[in-house]
Amino acid sequence: MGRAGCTGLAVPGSAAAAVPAPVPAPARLAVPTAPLEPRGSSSMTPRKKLKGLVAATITPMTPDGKINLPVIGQYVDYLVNEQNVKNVFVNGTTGEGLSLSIQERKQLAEEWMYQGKDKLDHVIIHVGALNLPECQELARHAAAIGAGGIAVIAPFFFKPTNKDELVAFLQKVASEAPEVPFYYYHIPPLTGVKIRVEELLDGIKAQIPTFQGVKFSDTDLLDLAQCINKNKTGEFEFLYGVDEQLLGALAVGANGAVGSTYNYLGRQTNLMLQAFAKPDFALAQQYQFLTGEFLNFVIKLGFGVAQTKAVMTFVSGIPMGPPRLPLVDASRQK
Ligand SMILES: CC(=O)N[C@@H]([C@@H](O)[C@H](O)[C@H](O)CO)[C@@H](O)CC(=O)C(=O)O
Repeated sequence: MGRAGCTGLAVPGSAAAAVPAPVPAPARLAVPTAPLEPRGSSSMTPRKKLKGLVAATITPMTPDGKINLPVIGQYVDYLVNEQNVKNVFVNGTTGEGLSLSIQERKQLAEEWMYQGKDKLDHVIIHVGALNLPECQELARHAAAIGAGGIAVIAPFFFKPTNKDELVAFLQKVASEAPEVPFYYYHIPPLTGVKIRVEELLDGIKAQIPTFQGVKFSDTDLLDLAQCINKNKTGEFEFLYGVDEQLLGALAVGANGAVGSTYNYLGRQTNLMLQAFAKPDFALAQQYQFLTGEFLNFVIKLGFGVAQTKAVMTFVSGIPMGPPRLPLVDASRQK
């Protein structure tokens, strides 16, 4: 699939009240004549193992609530150059993936792939939805544009009640993208699906040959530790998703992390990863405490995706715009 599927959307207007004036969107880059290379093409370099930080990307929106594709090039450069973060997780929680239309999700996926080409190491596209056909359509699309991985959340209206039901659902999605590494996106605080991941791992490769790992957004470090203990050969990746306690997850063996704060605290969190690897645990703790102090402060004020958009606009100068209802613009809250 080429870039032809993307429509050029409006250049952003003014950012919301309490944030600085937006940086103008860069001039639209030329549409390439050749399509993006599909996975498995002969010129592909071998997959680098995914480790370190992954930014859970924000979906930039215009003041009138449309997705704002023209700022994504600038966003990629900001992550790479200012935050030293070269992996992204697109259309997840922070990206309001479940609040976007299928068409918007495809446009965003295409734009991240296009702008990230030769700059980002891994682009993982979240393709989860409440119904199987939409997940499958998004999985096929992600495969066609050459995504480095796909991830799927558990459906959370009609929920799987046990491991077999969950794996059956995931398998039907993964099989639509048979060459793309597959991640289960475990986020029980939002889905209410609390099936333990260590249980899910049993026999998973037989059912999902592309199974690559888990984006683990839960505070249950016992479950995470048991997963890692089971993963003796190191074939799977465990990416932790509760930024304020990443150090605990590293201690039990997490390979890396996916989170919202790596958009603007990536550089600092990378220093924590370096201190941990050295190892200088006292220094690593100091970095974790700093993130904790910040998050503890903002969580008390009510922290979520809307606030992440406002903070990122403020820190990066890139206009992230308002969130989509039912979330409300944090920069306008009294
Ligand atoms: C519930 C939630 O939004 N969790 C965030 C965290 O990064 C979270 O913002 C951070 O730990 C602050 O609490 C991520 O796990 C979400 C994420 O990675 C995503 O956007 O897909």
